[in-house]
Amino acid sequence: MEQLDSVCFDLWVAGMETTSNTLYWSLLYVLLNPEVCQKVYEELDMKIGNDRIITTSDRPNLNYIMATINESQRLANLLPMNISRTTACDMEIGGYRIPKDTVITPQICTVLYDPEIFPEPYEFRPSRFLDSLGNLKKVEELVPFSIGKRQCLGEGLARMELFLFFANLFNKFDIKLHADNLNPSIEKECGVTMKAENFRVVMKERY
Ligand code: HEM
Repeated sequence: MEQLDSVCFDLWVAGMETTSNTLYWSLLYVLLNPEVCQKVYEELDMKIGNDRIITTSDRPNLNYIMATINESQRLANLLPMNISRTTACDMEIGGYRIPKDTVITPQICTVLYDPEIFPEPYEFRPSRFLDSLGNLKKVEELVPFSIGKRQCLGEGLARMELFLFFANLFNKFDIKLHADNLNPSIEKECGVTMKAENFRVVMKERY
């Protein structure tokens, strides 16, 4: 019972703040980029066209939205300091000798913000995840969930949640920044995950 309790707690902690903060960032980035916002609504109008609930079966038809979520995850860089590891034996990587028992903290942002992979990395540009026909590109370097044996256990769930919340939120509501904060900050508050500062929005039902 104690173990079950710990597992539930771990999943709650690892899965709640991460997903909700990413959603918050995606909303902020989209609202600060009106041309992206317009394309999100255009895709919804063209591919959905009413206020029905969007489900995972709509995912293959909503490439621009998927690209926008990918770009939000890339730019938000939610867990800049990944979980630390210890080397199990002496090793050499890229000419550097690393002794056994060295604590290593991989930084995901070195990949997510690499200008050779993602040109102008600090720009919010969902189109970098689309090919010339508007199909979603598989970009291996998009690694917000890390990689390897201990990569995020909740990736599938998180990706599903992000898609469902994002797509349904924008489909149901016309969302705008509130007049009180037309230019909200994109500064990051550093905690376990990177948090956006609070901002207000106005939401109107679309249908
Ligand atoms: C946008 C949402 C999320 C992001 C960006 C994220 C990211 C990460 C990252 C970077 C790691 C560390 C991987 C490593 O050590 O190399 C991790 C681990 C983990 N995540 Fe997530 N995560 C998210 C959502 C979730 C959800 C929804 C759950 C479960 C309900 C979850 C459960 C876990 C668990 C259990 C681990 C530890 C895995 C292990 O050590 O074997 N995460 N996550």
